[in-house]
Amino acid sequence: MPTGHHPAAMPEHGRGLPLRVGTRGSPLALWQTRHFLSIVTALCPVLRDAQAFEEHVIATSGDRIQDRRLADIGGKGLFAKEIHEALLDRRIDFAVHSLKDLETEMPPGIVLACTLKREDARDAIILGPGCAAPDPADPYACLPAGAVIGTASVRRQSQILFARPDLRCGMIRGNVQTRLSRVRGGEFAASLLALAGLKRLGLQGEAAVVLDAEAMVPAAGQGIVGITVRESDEALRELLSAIEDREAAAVSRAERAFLGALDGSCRTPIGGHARLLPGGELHLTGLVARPDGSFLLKRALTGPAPEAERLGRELGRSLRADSPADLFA
Ligand SMILES: NCc1[nH]cc(CCC(=O)O)c1CC(=O)O
Repeated sequence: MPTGHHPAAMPEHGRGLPLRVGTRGSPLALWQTRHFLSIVTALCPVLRDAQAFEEHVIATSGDRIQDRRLADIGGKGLFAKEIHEALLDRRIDFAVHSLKDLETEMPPGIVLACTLKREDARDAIILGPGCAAPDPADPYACLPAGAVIGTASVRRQSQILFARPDLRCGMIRGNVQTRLSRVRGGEFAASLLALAGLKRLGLQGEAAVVLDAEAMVPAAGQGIVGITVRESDEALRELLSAIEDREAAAVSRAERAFLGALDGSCRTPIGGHARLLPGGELHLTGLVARPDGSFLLKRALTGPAPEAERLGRELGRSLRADSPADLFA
């Protein structure tokens, strides 16, 4: 991460403080916003003033509608729509997102200005009272036969049902704490959550089993925070480019190009996960499946990191070509 003072990255003269930062109101979103602000102020000490930033909590459609699958209420971008509107209306100056909740195409006038260092991208299993102790040799052995797993994610559902066709999945939404309490209460035998969210909230101890990215391919952008800004705001774009994490930028470009090339709906289970190899090459794993786990196609590609987007598009096209057409209808 860059340190020190970057005069060129200062907000343009005459803009005036505070800078208004838009965020959702969940504990995880607020944590991510404060984390982002701590990175900005480390780079730009003049912004360390308590009055330099103003947090604007914005409720999104995704927050308001808790009783249905996102896929059934319009899918992509539901956690960002109202935040994009606030940016375009100049009610905020930039916004903090979980990258995996951000659609791959930004609306006109908005850019994804930077991505922050990735937290662990893997998914974890949260066990309820009726489960056996975790078995290091088999991540799903702790789940009793026929158990109902709480998840609203078709990506997690398809992969767990592919591995364990005896299980069933039930709808669970709400923020991380709500989901944990529903599993603790025995409403579901277990649930699957992003380890990144648990870690950031200090709840890592709840992760009974961590699934490696090959066994459960994470969502594109999982564990990465992305910052959006108005395209015309050169000064803020410059400031934000100075805090960009290069590795997160490369892997998220690959994962998001992959997702964009597939052009699936929220009903299509899609996983995309990239990492940089020790030699500097980029390794991208992609997955497409049916929600019930009756079809699952997983493929990987390795290539030069500067060609992250091309690799993503190539893998997306290749998986699409070999999947049943109705998955993308
Ligand atoms: N869709 C909700 C959401 N968006 C980002 C995270 C976790 C943090 C991250 O992946 O960056 C979560 C919760 C979850 O999937 O468990």
